[in-house]
Amino acid sequence: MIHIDDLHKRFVVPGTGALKRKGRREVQAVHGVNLHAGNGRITGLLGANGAGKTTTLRMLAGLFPPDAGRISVDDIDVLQQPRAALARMGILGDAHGLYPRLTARENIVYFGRLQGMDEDAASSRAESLSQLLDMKAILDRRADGFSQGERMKTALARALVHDPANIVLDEPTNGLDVLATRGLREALRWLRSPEGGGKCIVFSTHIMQEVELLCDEVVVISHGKSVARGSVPELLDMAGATRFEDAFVTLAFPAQQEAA
Ligand SMILES: Nc1ncnc2c1ncn2[C@@H]1O[C@H](COP(=O)(O)OP(=O)(O)OP(=O)(O)O)[C@@H](O)[C@H]1O
Repeated sequence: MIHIDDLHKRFVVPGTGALKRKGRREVQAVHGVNLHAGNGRITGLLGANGAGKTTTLRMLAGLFPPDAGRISVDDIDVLQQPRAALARMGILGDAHGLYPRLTARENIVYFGRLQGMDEDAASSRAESLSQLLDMKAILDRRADGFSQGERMKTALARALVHDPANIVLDEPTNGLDVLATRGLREALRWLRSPEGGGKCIVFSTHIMQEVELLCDEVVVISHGKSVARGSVPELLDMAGATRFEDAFVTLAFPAQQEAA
């Protein structure tokens, strides 16, 4: 269960000159994001390029603190107890950062050891994850030279090695072909199901189809702010649209819609 309340983050982009003041700019990346993601549900954070999705998920992952707002994971405050909150999450970020000299299996087991698992438990988990993610063929290959899809699977298996109750993915289908995308979707559906552990899954995307095919609940984010939430049918209703793409544009960019 993940709760994000009224999150804000501003970046200062330094300018030029000795004091870096010339052309210094402030970017309000996130200003008012709310997201409540339940267990056994897939919640999508849907927004256009630059909407603030990655910034929101990076704060959820404890990579930097928000200027204001609150984030909790299973009622554990990410700011106050970052280690305890992180232990309850499996995070697939935008950079997969595998160790190229290690095999996929070694990458997964090593991460399990860092999470406090013993060698046997981490190894048997690597085996079962390799079945779930259909990665038997690459399990004992060095990560050096992996394709985008192979890197994603290995990074996802690594993120899931400690069997976290919450799974957070930043644009997970980026660069994946149709089969890899379908495989990932199936894995996420299984992880959401009671047999798969009834996980709380949050993923960001700008792809309408992903949301329509996967999400129980969608949070639409626009210019750093969450502007609508609901299931796909609820959002269609809210926007008075029959196509989800139209609903998204109406909800995320109302001024543009009026002008059209
Ligand atoms: N470290 C940073 N310094 C300055 N500006 C930043 C930084 N990180 C993000 N931003 C800005 O914050 C805004 C939101 O960026 P973010 O990466 O969160 O959007 P996004 O929704 O993930 O976009 P995309 O789908 O294109 O990845 C953008 O205007 C971006 O340029």
